[in-house]
Amino acid sequence: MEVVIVPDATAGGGLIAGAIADLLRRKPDALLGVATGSTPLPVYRALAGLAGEGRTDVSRARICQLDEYVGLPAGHPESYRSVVLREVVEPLGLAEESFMGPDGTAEDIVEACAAYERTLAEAGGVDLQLLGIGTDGHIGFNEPCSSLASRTRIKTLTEQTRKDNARFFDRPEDVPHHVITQGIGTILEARHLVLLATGEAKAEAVALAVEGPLAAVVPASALQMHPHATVVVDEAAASKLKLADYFRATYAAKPAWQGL
Ligand SMILES: N[C@@H]1[C@@H](O)[C@H](O)[C@@H](COP(=O)(O)O)O[C@@H]1O
Repeated sequence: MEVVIVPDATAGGGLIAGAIADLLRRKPDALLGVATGSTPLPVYRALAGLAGEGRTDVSRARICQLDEYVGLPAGHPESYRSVVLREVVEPLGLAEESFMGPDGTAEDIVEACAAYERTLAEAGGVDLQLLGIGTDGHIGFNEPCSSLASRTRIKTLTEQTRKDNARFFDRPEDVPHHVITQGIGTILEARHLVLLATGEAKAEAVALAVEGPLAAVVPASALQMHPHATVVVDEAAASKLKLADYFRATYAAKPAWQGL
């Protein structure tokens, strides 16, 4: 696992957008797994900026969703489908056909989960999966004690996650209890995992994920199992890392050709 400490969220967004642009140069139709929440927004802004300046060609990129609320009506502005279309697909000028996600409105949720696994496999797998981290260490919506081998399935949110996400809804009680999420086993199949965490509120979860033992109680610690995982953190999110100086020195000495 590589840990890169950046001064702030904007720098993190720029760094990751640059890595996505590098990937698209090598593989123009790469499948990019995107995350929701506030943290990845600087990545999407920076990538749209690079595309707007003609510094990267995103026209053949494909986008896929990590997770989704269950039971929100189709087209609800806070369904993750709506969020990804609004924050990623439209700003990049992509067509809705280049986007794939699980169906949180399906009557048969079990089949919707299996169908999404098939969709990802038929698309050739995820090339780069962007991840955020919950304050409880979740990735996607894999809450603590999710199986490290889990596949796409329905999960129940913790009260902490519902509270954290209440800011997106009119009333706290509107936050759904159930979600569909790529499993940890599914996420680990992406060829490159890039987790971005910013702000003091994520410092504890980041320290446990990066330096704690591999444990289902900290789902993000599963990144320790991945051969190509990059954790990008700002100074505040890095503040509880014991090995911060080592991570800084390693990145400072990294040959530029290696990229992320
Ligand atoms: N399912 C999403 C996660 O993918 C995201 O990482 C997390 C953190 O969100 P934020 O970046 O807003 O803190 O929120 C939600 O729970």
